[in-house]
Amino acid sequence: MSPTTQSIWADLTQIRAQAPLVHNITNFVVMNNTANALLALGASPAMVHAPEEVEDFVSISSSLVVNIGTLDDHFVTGMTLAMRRAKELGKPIVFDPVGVGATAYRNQVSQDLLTLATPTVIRGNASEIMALAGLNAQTKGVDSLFGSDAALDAARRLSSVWGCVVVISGATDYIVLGDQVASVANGHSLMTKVTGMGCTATALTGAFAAVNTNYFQAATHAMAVMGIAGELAAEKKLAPGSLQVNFLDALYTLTESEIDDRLKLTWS
Ligand SMILES: Nc1ncnc2c1ncn2[C@@H]1O[C@H](COP(=O)(O)OP(=O)(O)O)[C@@H](O)[C@H]1O
Ligand SMILES: Cc1ncsc1CCOP(=O)(O)O
Ligand SMILES: [Mg+2]
Repeated sequence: MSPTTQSIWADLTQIRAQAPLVHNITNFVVMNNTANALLALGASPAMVHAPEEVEDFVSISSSLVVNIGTLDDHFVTGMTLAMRRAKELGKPIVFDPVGVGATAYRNQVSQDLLTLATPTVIRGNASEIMALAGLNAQTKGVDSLFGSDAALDAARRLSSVWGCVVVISGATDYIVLGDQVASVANGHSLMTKVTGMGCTATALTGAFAAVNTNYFQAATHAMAVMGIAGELAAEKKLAPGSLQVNFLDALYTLTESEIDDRLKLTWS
């Protein structure tokens, strides 16, 4: 079934009603941003990465978000245990390969994690998706050097190798599963001037995957809400500091008619 305003709204209503617990193992830069975004959306975030407790935490959570932004071996141990337990329990895993392609360590850890427990959804920018697919893509640290269109073939390849949903973010977000592709052309370029917007898209995907087992739809819904809230925030004031705050307010107050008026979604 194709994603629509109605299906986005149905998921958002469920998130607001159920406040699913989203377990995040994420980077130090964005912990606060993504926890606040999940709360504003209506979910219940927890940032938990100690190897001693991640397995217990996965078992009480509705989904797991794994983000390699500020990687070290302690994080990797926690990610490994958490992803393995999530797989055993059949809980959705959303993976953000921040900065993959920049270093051999990030490349190796990403491949190890994918092999250990294939995520339900992978979300990255174009450089990250191309690097993860094994292309020798250039990357500029955590930012992309390519537009999202450039990574479409890589996303198709990743999706077919791992059998999961792959999201490429950018001016247009692409959501790929096998030969299905949705595109969301919402958002605002100012969003690239606030750290953690991609990580936030990944975290929101964790909330949507917690309430919708059609993960292609769930990921598409998350990217649409992300882009529309970004547009609404940018219209209040065109400056990064304000955008960060206004984005949270837009998520919290988002209505069905705002979605309907703004949604730029195609699906094939
Ligand atoms: N040039 C752009 N124009 C409009 N929206 C954008 C643009 N770049 C990013 N966005 C928005 O910001 C979100 C985060 O994407 P992105 O910046 O690609 O992530 P990352 O921070 O991981 O590189 C996207 O899903 C989209 O909503
Ligand atoms: C700046 C930075 N450095 C390591 S992780 C991180 C945050 C990256 O966040 P995003 O990929 O969402 O821009
Ligand atoms: Mg990123």
